[in-house]
Amino acid sequence: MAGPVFIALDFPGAEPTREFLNLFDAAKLKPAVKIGMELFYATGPDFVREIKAAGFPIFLDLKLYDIPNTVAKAVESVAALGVDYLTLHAAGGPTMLAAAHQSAPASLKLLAVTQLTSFSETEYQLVSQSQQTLAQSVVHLSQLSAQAKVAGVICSAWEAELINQQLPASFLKITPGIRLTGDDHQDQNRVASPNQAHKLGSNGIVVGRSITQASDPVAAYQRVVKEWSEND
Ligand SMILES: O=C(O)c1cc(=O)[nH]c(=O)n1[C@@H]1O[C@H](COP(=O)(O)O)[C@@H](O)[C@H]1O
Repeated sequence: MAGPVFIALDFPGAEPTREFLNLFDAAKLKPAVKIGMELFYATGPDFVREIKAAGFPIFLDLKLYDIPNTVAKAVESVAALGVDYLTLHAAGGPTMLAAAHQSAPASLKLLAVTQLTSFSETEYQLVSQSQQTLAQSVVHLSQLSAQAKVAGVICSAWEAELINQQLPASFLKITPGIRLTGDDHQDQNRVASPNQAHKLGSNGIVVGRSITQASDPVAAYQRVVKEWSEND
């Protein structure tokens, strides 16, 4: 069954976010939402509580990356907000991932970012100077994340199938870089449509600008959900 469609609330502050979410209230919809760095740094924890109290499932995308003790304590602080998902970087390593897992209550799913969907193979090689391909790195980081018992990873849809060959399908593969047919890729490189992501084995998708910048965001969201779930 198709998992959640998270709308990335990449807005500069509380007011445009409330206006956007009011459109969904008017349509009696409570989509899962992602609060990332732009909105969180502008509004802070109280706004996360406000959105949570309004009934939206929340994915807090803070991409934690620090020493294990600091990340473990940050996870405790985030857990107190009652959010449902939280990101951290898989590159923080097994000790950091395990420390985060130990601090997280069962209600908080940790998602480890593997290689950003904005990365191309060329840019990945420039940064890593690795013998591995980008896809191999994503699979490797997914294996480390699974060993540390985090709930899943953030990857592009194009790696989801490879991860499923190595790990149980229940290990979450949440995929940004989603574009509806005809939309610009903008700064994303490894993009897929909602339908492709589903066929490739993603357990959930993250969609920002294809919905937030659409002339009718509710209709765009409904189109994404339809494409994402039509092979169920
Ligand atoms: O962790 C993320 O959510 C994330 C990881 C990644 O590899 N790529 C990626 O695009 N994202 C986020 O997913 C959203 C994608 O937004 P759009 O490109 O506008 O759909 C943004 O909020 C990004 O911060």
